[in-house]
Amino acid sequence: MTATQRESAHAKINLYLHVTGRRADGYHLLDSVAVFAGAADVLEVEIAARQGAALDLRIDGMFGAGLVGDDTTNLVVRAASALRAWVGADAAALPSLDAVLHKELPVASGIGGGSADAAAALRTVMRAWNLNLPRAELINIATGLGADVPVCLDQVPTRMSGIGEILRPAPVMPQCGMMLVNCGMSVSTPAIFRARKGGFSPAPDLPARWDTLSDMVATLSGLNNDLEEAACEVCPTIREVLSALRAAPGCRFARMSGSGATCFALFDTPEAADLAQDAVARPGWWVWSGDLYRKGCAA
Ligand SMILES: C[C@](O)(CO)[C@H](O)COP(=O)(O)OP(=O)(O)OC[C@H]1O[C@@H](n2ccc(N)nc2=O)[C@H](O)[C@@H]1O
Ligand SMILES: Nc1ncnc2c1ncn2[C@@H]1O[C@H](COP(=O)(O)OP(=O)(O)OP(=O)(O)O)[C@@H](O)[C@H]1O
Repeated sequence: MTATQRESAHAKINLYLHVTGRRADGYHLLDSVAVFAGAADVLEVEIAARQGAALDLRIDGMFGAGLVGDDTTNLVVRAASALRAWVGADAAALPSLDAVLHKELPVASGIGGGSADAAAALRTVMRAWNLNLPRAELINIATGLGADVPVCLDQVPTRMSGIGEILRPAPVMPQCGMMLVNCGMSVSTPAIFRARKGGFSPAPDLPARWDTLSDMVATLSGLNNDLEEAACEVCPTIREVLSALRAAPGCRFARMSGSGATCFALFDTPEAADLAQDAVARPGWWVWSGDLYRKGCAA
């Protein structure tokens, strides 16, 4: 690897999210279909002329101000550290890396931006250091960084279970457009899991494919995001976002993603989603429209 490596880290959208149980350590067992939107952060990584396997991170972009690059809690830095630990003593001979994160996705917003960054860092750093981790080891390291990191490694529609580490193919996706709206309030994932009331939901049977958006909407209408009610209690503006999306021309379906506050809406086409932007936009709201990220997806 010589030139700058550029990886896009796409927004993860939970089309539904059922909390199916709870582990002894407090983590929740989930069943969800995650898809990826065109909206993305971008991570650039370059090999530096120094050894020691350190990663120096600079951050810019629309949402970069809320994050500090030299913070060892940044998930990009933590991903590189986890790989360095996996290599062990030999890591001292590996080159250090200079990275820039263009942060375009809202932080702590239910679309896994930090998780997508961590997964992008794992992909790029493995290439830079020529590491061939067995898949099970990689999933293990990813899960240690966050429950959403494993699904972000491949960025294809995926059925997630366990706490997020068990990955299977999702139903084949139909053509559609998507809108994402965030009201500008950060929502803490652990706080929403804690605030959740009610029991557990079963994992549904899903078809192998959704040929049309109507097929997909029919399935999704019978399922839930089990974190939506708790998130709306903590951040009532989510209800306003959902109402605005459902009232938008051409909207076929709307729901909150992950632990919130970002909500998504489905449209017949990306163009239909683009056309509805003006009807949804409010001061201070982040609005994105376009297609699903479909790289690597089977037709
Ligand atoms: C809600 C989802 O976005 C759905 O995709 C994810 O499960 C959240 O994944 P994440 O943000 O990567 O979560 P982590 O950083 O691993 O966990 C943050 C906190 O959320 C809670 N948490 C998270 C995932 C999970 N399956 N059960 C949990 O109870 C735990 O309190 C945990 O300490
Ligand atoms: N590179 C990063 N980008 C965003 N957040 C980061 C990053 N590194 C660390 N974090 C921290 O991780 C936390 C979760 O961020 P993230 O944006 O992934 O949340 P989220 O969208 O709610 O994720 P999820 O949908 O997985 O719950 C934030 O509190 C943030 O401070």
